[in-house]
Amino acid sequence: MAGFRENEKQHFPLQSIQDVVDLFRDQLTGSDEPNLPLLSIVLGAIENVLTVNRSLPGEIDHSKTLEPIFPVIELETVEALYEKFVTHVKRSIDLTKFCGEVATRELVKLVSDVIWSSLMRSFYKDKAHLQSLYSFLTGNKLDCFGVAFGVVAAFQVLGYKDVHLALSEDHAWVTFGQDLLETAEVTWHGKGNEDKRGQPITMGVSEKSWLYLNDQPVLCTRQMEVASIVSGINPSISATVDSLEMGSLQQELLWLLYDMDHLSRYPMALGNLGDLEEISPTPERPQPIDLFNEAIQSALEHYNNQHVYPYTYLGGYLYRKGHHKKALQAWADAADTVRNYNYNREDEEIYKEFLEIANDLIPHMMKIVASDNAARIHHTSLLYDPDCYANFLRFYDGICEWEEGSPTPVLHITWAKQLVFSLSKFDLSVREHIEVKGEGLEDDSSSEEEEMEEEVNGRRGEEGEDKVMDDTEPSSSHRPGRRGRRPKINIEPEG
Ligand SMILES: CC1(C)CN=C(N2CCN(c3ncnc4sc(C(F)(F)C(F)(F)F)cc34)CC2)S1
Repeated sequence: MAGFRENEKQHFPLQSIQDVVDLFRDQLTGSDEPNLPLLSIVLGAIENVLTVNRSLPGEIDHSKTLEPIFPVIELETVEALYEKFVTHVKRSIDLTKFCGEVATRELVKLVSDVIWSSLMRSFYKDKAHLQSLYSFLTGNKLDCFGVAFGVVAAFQVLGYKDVHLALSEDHAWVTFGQDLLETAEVTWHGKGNEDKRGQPITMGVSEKSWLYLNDQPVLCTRQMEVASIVSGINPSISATVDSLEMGSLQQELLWLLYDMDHLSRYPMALGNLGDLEEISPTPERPQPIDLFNEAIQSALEHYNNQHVYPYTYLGGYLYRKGHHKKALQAWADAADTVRNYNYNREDEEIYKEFLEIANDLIPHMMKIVASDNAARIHHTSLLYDPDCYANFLRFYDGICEWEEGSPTPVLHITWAKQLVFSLSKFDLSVREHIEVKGEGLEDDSSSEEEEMEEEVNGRRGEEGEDKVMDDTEPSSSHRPGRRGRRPKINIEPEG
């Protein structure tokens, strides 16, 4: 059984971050493809020592001795796991029935079944450190990303060059076939959703759905698949403690991939790197703000600006730094992106993101600026700034349009309460400086008003005079937004 190539073996044993970076650089340089199973096993083995089996009883408390505890990763360990993966894949797939150069849907489903059927019957799917082939080979556990990556790694072992990882902001699947035009589900998503493994991602499903990014997913090359496992490194030892060694390994590997231009079409990896640079800045490297803006530029240039996370990475960073006005602008830009989508039950992750921004971060920010008396007296705070008011309204307008036409409601009473709380903090003067322009509609707008009249009366009829929407669940009588065209509102400060 062909084990590792000579140029792979020479790096072992791995005893430092630099050794791992050298192995990855070697793997990413030259004409050969990077060995996906090898690299995933290496990262998983290191992560296991530095985060999972960290606090063994009786172990020296290295935080006291400040002595680094980078593990020694022996070639034998990694090679044995690699052979196990290769043997398992090759034994389970009889390729004589698949003679084509490229994969077929039947083969993709078969390989997905091989990974799937090897998983432990039941385990906590959301646990940390289940993303690597090390976890798969030593514990038969994988998270949903790990299954998709495992399928792609298995196809590399089988000699296929056309099967690649496709990534949205909360789901992963594969592309395959002659021009990478075929797609297939290979893993599950979320809780309580039947897996759709083997099925293509069709326009019917992916159109206006955030989970599939309106058909603008990140389509990985082999090098970007390496970037996805580096980005997927999880340095957390516990809810409050991170492994510094694991974090700096991730940071160094992301800079290696950045320098080799393998992150330019991967906004989330650029965002991850920005977060790591905020925690511990690397001298002579771009600032976090630059990386977040590169992620936004990447989404604008390559993904028709359909990605939301680049704006929430930036907004979160600006908020943490106290740049409240710019944070509001980034969040309004995020809402401008989500307005293209219809919210459905599998989009919970982005719902939670906007829920936290609207009902936690913005109200907290309003409290801080409202208590800043100096800024109040000099009218310099955002509460007097029409730009901020315009961005605030744009943020909420984006969320309202997101809800319109959606099968699942977004807003409920908490949203309304927090909106009123935040809105009331703005000074009355800001309203004199903004212009809410409705663009004319092609169809006869008077019917639009009549329809609006009906709708409002209709609702009142249904829910009683001005009844507050019920507190617990989004109101059941809530009907998806009007299907008719809506006035395009440009909210711009005057002048
Ligand atoms: C602004 C934020 C709330 C901060 N972290 C965010 N992350 C952390 C990193 N992250 C990611 N970072 C790199 N690559 C990927 S691929 C992926 C996924 F497609 F959803 C998968 F594979 F199903 F898990 C997720 C994800 C997901 C989004 S968004």
